Amino acid sequence: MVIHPKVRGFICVTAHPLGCEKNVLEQIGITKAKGACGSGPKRVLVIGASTGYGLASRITAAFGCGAATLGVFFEKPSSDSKPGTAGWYNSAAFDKLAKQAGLYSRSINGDAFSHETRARAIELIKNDMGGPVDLVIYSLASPVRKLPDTGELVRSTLKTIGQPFTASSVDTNKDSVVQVTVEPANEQEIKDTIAVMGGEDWALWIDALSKAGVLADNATTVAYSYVGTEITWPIYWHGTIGQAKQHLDNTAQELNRHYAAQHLRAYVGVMKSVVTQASSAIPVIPLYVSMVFRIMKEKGLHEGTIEQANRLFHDFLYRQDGALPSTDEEGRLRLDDWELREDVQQACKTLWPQVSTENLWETTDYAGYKHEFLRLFGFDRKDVDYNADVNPDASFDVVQLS
Ligand SMILES: NC(=O)c1ccc[n+]([C@@H]2O[C@H](COP(=O)([O-])OP(=O)(O)OC[C@H]3O[C@@H](n4cnc5c(N)ncnc54)[C@H](O)[C@@H]3O)[C@@H](O)[C@H]2O)c1
Repeated sequence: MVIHPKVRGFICVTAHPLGCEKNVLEQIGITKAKGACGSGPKRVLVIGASTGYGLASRITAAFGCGAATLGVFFEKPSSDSKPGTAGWYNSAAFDKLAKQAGLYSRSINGDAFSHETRARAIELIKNDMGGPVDLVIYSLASPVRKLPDTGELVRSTLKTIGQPFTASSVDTNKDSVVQVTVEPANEQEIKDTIAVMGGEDWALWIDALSKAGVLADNATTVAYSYVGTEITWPIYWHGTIGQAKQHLDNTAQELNRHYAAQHLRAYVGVMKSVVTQASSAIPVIPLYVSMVFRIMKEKGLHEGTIEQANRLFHDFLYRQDGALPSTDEEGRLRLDDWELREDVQQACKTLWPQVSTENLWETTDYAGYKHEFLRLFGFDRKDVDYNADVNPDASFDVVQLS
């Protein structure tokens, strides 16, 4: 099959197996160059392990700390007519490369919100992994959740709360700056977004792992969050998704209280803005990312998911000096510290009102944004011949759930 990008709105519906493998190899290279982390985790469960922050965390745990990893994700293999998803190819590549390096790697492709997936993960940890997990990374980004007890489908929305909000955004199909208005959510939409992207499912995972005796004493768990800046607050932190992320903050505190006797450390990791499948779907964010990338690159502060994951492990969770990580007053790990630096944000605020369709490519790193977007799907790499025939079938050691 010859595979080219087919972009539809904010998603690319094709992915390239070789390009995805090279992306994973590149992330492994960056991780190895950082050297080993302090006394890192031994057995790691990553929920949402196939793309974005979850994949970077899995790579860092395995190739930076030598940890055994169990990855959970929801991806599609190829069919006769269609290539698989990027997350499928990333996971196939990770599994192959981890096993080649002598690292334990198992994966589950299924709905992480379901009790069945939790039960299979527990079974694998109990019977196959060789001991309880000492790190659980929660990195799901999903627009929908099937409630595990009732089967009800609940959808999250990206809306404001209270007032409509109009702001500049980029139409990535037309490469033009447009004004978008985001409407306020009703009470049900707020509640549903919290149910999908809040901390309830994270807590269900921790409860199930603990009850099954597969969560180590002194374990750490991190769920990823985003706070962002005043520019994006009306749509993000002060909107429906922000409510869900605040629920995640409360969940971390509850988990710390509830599992104090087992010395669990539950953190919310507030990460920086990066290009992922999830962030491309949020109005305003792609334009903000294009702008902040340019400023952070100019200041030598640029990071992608893999640099953030490495910094999380090296400078926060598993420091060489063995010290506990520094947190903000709410106990969160602030990996967005460089992005929120006063000089970076001041430059953003000055630039933001000036960006237009005419100057988009000059004033921002929109080219970098577009490049990274295509890279998510294994495209736009100089070392891949996209006109060559490639085998779309990447089978690997994965537990396939319905
Ligand atoms: N992208 C950003 O700029 C950014 C910034 C800060 C924090 N975060 C947070 O990081 C977390 C991960 O986001 P991302 O941007 O890496 O997203 P992503 O889209 O790259 O990854 C989402 C992951 O979740 C998995 N997934 C989705 N639904 C699932 C389901 N039902 N069952 C099993 N797996 C499922 C996918 O397979 C994938 O592995 C989110 O909590 C997000 O809010 C993202």
